[in-house]
Amino acid sequence: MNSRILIVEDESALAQMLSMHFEDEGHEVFHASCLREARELVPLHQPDLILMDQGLPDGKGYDLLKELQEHNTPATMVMMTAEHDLELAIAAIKAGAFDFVHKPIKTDELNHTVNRALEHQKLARQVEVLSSVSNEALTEPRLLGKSQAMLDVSKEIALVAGSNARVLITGESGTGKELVARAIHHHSQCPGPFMAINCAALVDNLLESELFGHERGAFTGATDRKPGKFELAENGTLFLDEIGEMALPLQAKLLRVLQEGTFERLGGSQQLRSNARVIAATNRNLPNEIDAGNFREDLYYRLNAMQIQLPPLRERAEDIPTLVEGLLERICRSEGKPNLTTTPEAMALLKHYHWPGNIRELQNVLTQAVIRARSNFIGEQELCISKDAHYGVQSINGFTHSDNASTHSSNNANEALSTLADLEAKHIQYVLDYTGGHKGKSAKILDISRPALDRKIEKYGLTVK
Ligand SMILES: Nc1ncnc2c1ncn2[C@@H]1O[C@H](COP(=O)(O)OP(=O)(O)OP(=O)(O)O)[C@@H](O)[C@H]1O
Repeated sequence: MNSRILIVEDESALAQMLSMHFEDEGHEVFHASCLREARELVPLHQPDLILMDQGLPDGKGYDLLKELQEHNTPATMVMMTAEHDLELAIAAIKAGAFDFVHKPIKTDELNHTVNRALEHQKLARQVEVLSSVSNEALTEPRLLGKSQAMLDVSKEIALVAGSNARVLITGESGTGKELVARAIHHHSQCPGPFMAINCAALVDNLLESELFGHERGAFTGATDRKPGKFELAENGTLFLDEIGEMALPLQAKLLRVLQEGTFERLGGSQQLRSNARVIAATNRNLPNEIDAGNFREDLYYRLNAMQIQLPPLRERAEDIPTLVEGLLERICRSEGKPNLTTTPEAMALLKHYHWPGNIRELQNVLTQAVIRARSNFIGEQELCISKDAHYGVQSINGFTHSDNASTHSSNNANEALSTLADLEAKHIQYVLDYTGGHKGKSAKILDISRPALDRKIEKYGLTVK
């Protein structure tokens, strides 16, 4: 694969010879004849490799090396040093140079060093991508279910995995939209990574920077250049969860990438291209959001080339035994416990509960049950479903809640006379439990911002499952 190489050399004959040599090798070559030019060209062309002379008209190559290292410039650097200057060669390696080549330059030595440096660069890039892929992606959970609805979903996954079309996955929170997106990516066998981003979890400008990346100094605190998910998901899949929460200005920017395949990093002017396949998900009714002026119609049609709709768990109760079995196996393994099974009474309870938080809620209930269990069986008493929740809300955002108790009708005088702060803490904890610890969803229900929710969680010492 050809790379971008920057040669920082003031001797024009040598610079020309090196440029021709690397161009012949199929690389893209840029040339700077002094430090000032190099400082301009690095952010502009983002070279993979910088081949740098020491003595330049406006300073030392070694100083630029240190400067670029301090700013975490991702390029690999090779110094060109005079044969006798071993001290400098050692100092350069200590300061982060990959290697050095002695002048006068011998082609064999140069090729050997540059090829190793480029290989190193490629590996460093792969590590960067892998470290941004969550652990969950590496231990991919399997999609479980035997109902006709899930068989239909499996067929649709197989169908869309074979194409490169964009997919919109719809369904209530916790129905497995991200898992389906991962399954599409897995079966599509595209060589790049799967990158996920939750559009509800970040404030607008942070989301923009996560998606498109930013240049150093693009905003306060942007001390380094950072690639965005569109770059990191090269040849792979970018999963945009909760797309319905994206602000309109950002929707316009997203539309441009989907239409033209190009974007710029925040604070940058260089046009970058993205070939990442976009899969989006939402638990909102996007046509209604379009009518309400909250979502761009053109973006909806761009995202919705294919649609997969996930049914809520309560509409496929026949999947519950399979899910319970599979999830218990996974949870017991991760908790280091022997395989547990449910009693028939516990299974009946699980089958009849209406699961407003869908499979995420089922998973949370089973995890708690596994932790509580003192035998090889999980009974009704281990199942902490809201039947016995003490803080009651009849309906949250249209979901009906089965709990009949209410704080204000409580017989417990202390509870009825609790402080506003106590009530606030309890209510936030209740909403966090209700959403299965989903902070974006909780903040929405509570009608507060995500940072405000974080502050309150810390203030009251609340638990996020
Ligand atoms: N069919 C399934 N089989 C096994 N596990 C599942 C299934 N569906 C969902 N899960 C598990 O339930 C949890 C929630 O799933 P996921 O995050 O994919 O839901 P979601 O619809 O994307 O939720 P949200 O809208 O809140 O982001 C995950 O841990 C996932 O592994």
